[in-house]
Amino acid sequence: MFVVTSEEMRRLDRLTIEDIGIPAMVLMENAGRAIAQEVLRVAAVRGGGDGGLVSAESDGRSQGVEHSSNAVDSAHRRECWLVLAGKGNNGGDGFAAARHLMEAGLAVDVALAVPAAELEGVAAAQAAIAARFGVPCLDASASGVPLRWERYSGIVDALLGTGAAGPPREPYAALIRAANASGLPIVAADIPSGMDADTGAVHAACIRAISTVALAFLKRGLVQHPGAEYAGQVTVAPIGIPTSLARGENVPVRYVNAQTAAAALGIDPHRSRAADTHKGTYGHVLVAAGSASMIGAGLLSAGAALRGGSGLVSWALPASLSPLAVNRPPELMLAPLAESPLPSHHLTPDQAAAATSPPRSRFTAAADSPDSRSSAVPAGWAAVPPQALAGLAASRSAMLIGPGLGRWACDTAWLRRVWEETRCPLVVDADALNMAAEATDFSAWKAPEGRPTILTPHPGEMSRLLGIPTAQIQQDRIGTAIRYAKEHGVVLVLKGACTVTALPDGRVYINGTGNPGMATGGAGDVLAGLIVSLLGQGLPAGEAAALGVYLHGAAGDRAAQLRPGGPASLLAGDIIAQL
Ligand SMILES: NC(=O)C1=CN([C@@H]2O[C@H](COP(=O)(O)OP(=O)(O)OC[C@H]3O[C@@H](n4cnc5c(N)ncnc54)[C@H](OP(=O)(O)O)[C@@H]3O)[C@@H](O)[C@H]2O)[C@H](O)CC1
Ligand SMILES: [K+]
Repeated sequence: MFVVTSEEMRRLDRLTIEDIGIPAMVLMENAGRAIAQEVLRVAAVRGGGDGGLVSAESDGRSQGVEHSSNAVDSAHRRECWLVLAGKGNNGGDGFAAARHLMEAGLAVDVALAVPAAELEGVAAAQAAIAARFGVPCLDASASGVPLRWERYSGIVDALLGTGAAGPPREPYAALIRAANASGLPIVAADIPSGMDADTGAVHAACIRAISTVALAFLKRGLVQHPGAEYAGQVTVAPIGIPTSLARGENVPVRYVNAQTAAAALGIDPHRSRAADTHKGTYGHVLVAAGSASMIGAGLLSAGAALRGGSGLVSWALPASLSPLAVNRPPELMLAPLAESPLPSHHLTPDQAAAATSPPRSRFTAAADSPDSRSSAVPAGWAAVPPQALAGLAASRSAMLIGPGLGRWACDTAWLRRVWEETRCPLVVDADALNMAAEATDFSAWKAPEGRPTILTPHPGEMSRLLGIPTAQIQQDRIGTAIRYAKEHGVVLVLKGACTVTALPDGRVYINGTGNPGMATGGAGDVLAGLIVSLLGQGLPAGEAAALGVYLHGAAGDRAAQLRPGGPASLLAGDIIAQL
């Protein structure tokens, strides 16, 4: 399923009308019908399944202003909807929806935010048709028009769509505030008015819908927070614009959920297996994770890699920490790495000198293991030569580095050698990302030619990588991820609600699975383990990352449903159990 910007939508709209020859009126007619159908669905749910239809005797007309007849009052006691219409084509959709609702037997009023004379083109044509059908149209262009909100059963928001720019002006803003305050269910046409269609940012006045009918394609703002929350339940209505057009125009962003995963990713999300295969078919991955105080991170990521379907999983760990891995699953192999008594044998002389002084730190990160930065005698990861780890990875199908690794003096230089010498596909997560973030020259680090590399930061780690505040990243997650992936030639998985997976070639997958219960320690380790498993099974890096994110969210959703305590009681281990 494609996800478009306003600009892309306008282009597809124009191509459909001008090149394919479907008139704009037809598109708007289809839009209006789809919106009306959603209203009928909402009314049916609220009204206990009768579709919210008024009696056959009713003429379905209403007038939600000060005057009304007894007959109309009785209709109001059933379903009576108010359509808020703006000046543009979003408003035109509203007029078409109002007519279809009246045809279905509901009582309907349209409140128009501009004087009717200001309507143009197809919107004006739809308004004229609605008027001939007898749809009452109230002039709400002056602030303070006394709309009697209590008379209505629900509201259609057709004020602003993809043509909106900046915060809603008056009287739009007042209508939005009053609609929200009414407590009535709101069905939004295309996007909630007041939401930025491209980023999902919301203005002070923004419709809070229970559902949104996205016309033709999802808009980016509908799959980014906070817009996704304001939109409520989103359905995509085909209105005549062919999907192939989006493909032909190389729309880069796709939405991945249970319905769309196979088509969006171009692979079987169930990972069906051919009968004549063996464990060698499914890769041998290396997981470099865990330290004395965070041994669980290693267990979780390696455990997820096993459930992800890898033929073999080896857990690389400093040899002195091996006893801590005694409770690992029996299927998990251990790859103990010898620790060197020489602290800086792997470093250049400059780096070795720096090892005795504290590292530059813009942002703090955990340093609570025996291999911590302050320890005089190196042990744990600090004493493992990076080239030994890279050498071990050479015979593996993919490596994950980072979960629970801890921090130590000169760890950034340590990671740089791992980064530059690891030839197999690489997943970089957690502490390894924080090490990279402290490099002043990270973009100059040279990965072996053609190595697929996946970075999996949460917004805090992304903030450290970019040196900008987390809030700025959250304001445009898709744009941030696209830019980073292109600039650094990596697959970037920006975690969070609606996780964004951006590929260096510009393609993007937005994830539609998962729940807030997954915001729990260790869930990221599970994701990283799952992604490296899929990468090691030979999937292209972008698809491995996006499928991992999708499967991780789907497992989290199943786990949350099974927990008697619901999502809040979810543990990372519960996610592995559902993989
Ligand atoms: N997807 C499709 O192919 C179809 C989409 N349809 C619907 O059309 C809208 C987009 O329609 P458009 O006319 O481009 O835009 P809007 O309806 O959003 O309205 C834009 C006008 O509103 C005014 N405006 C802009 N920003 C603001 C604001 N912040 N506050 C108040 N008013 C604003 C502006 O007019 P001005 O002259 O006042 O500046 C704009 O002209 C799309 O979302 C779908 O719902 C069609 O159904 C056809 C197919
Ligand atoms: K709208």
